[in-house]
Amino acid sequence: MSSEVYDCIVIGAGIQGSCTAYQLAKKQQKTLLLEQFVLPHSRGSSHGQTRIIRKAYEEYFYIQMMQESYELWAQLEEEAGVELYRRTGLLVMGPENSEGFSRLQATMQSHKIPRVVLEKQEFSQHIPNVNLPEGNGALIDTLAGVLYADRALRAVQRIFQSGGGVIKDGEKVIDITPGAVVTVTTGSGVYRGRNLVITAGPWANTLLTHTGLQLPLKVVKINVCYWKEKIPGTYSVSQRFPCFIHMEPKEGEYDIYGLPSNEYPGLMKVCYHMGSETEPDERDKQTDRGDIDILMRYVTRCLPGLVPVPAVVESCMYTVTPDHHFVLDSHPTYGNIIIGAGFSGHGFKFGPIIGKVLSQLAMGQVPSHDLSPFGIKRLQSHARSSL
Ligand SMILES: Cc1cc2nc3c(=O)[nH]c(=O)nc-3n(C[C@H](O)[C@H](O)[C@H](O)COP(=O)(O)OP(=O)(O)OC[C@H]3O[C@@H](n4cnc5c(N)ncnc54)[C@H](O)[C@@H]3O)c2cc1C
Ligand SMILES: O=C(O)[C@@H]1CCCC=N1
Repeated sequence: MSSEVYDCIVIGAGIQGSCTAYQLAKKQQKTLLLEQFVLPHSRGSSHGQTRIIRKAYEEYFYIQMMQESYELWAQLEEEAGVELYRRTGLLVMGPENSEGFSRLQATMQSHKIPRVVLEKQEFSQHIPNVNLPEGNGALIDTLAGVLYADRALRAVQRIFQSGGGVIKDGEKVIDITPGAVVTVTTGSGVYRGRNLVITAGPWANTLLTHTGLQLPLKVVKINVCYWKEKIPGTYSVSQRFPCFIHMEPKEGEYDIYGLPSNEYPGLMKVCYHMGSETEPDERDKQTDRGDIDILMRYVTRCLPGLVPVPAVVESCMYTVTPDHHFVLDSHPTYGNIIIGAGFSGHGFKFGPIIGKVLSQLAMGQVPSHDLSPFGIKRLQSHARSSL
């Protein structure tokens, strides 16, 4: 064991751990970022070329965090000298009388989030090649767009390292011994830190076992589907086609979302916002295609310019909490262990602000955002938590 004691050790170099490590290094904290796989990898939740960024949320606390997150993404772009965000706008559709769509509209209106409400008669003129189902409304979050995810992850890690941070990849953490100085054992070394941040994505509970805590997290495999345009370019970013979210297009089903064709020319990404439960180490043993069936019916109905069979299917994972809100909190027993988990399939856009608040918690500072919606205590009543 080295005699070196880090100010902070961060476990997990996905977007949340990488952004946290970056923020810590920026504040002169001697920081070690540990990652089980050799970087870059496609085994967690942060890989892939694109993610949606938006302020269109039903809950004001997310909108507040996004106000700062947009600023931090812009700073990061500047520091990295690469484009990370492309504004496309986000089309939000949903049953007019549904609770979710009504709440989203009301929140955006009362907080004056830049948006355009599309009336039915003008919908197809603004958004050609999309069939808006009867009884559905539509609006555009005008500042929303695409984040270049892989590029962003690489950029944050690079800046962290150039600011003195240390990344050790290909080092799986196999043990954690809590204490005033936390000891972290990997397959090839033993490290010590005054603080520890666990941002292990789908493996959060595996690591938390070593601290006597289990959270009610469900890990699901997402089939990331790309669909061929019948006429290339119909839904492309260069034709100014927006990202979209269709809230609960069928009662009892989850949202469907899409991004304009861009990363794979001629192919548009359209996904179902839920998947089937999986073990993170055996992701590809999960072969359920129920979500793809739902998507095929949706594409046939609403996106007539796409061939209704996916041309490419990639894999990713969500780590879902019962209320779909994040976990951003200190460990209930060990105050110097900080947890960022359960990003429930919508955490990427918040990466920079999550990095900031987790770094504040790790440094014993008062976080600059109200983290009460993200506390561990709220999960106490759920069967899978052992608190
Ligand atoms: C298909 C898909 C589409 C999405 N779309 C959007 C979107 O449009 N907009 C949006 O904002 N969000 C979106 N998300 C969600 C977002 O990507 C995730 O919330 C985010 O990437 C989670 O990051 P993370 O750092 O928590 O997890 P991860 O990226 O999984 O990182 C955790 C890391 O911890 C490492 N690790 C685990 N255990 C150990 C160990 N024992 N030792 C060392 N390292 C370990 C893992 O290998 C991994 O690299 C999407 C997610 C998916 C899957
Ligand atoms: O977070 C996002 O914006 C996307 C789209 C909606 C569902 C999940 N991820």
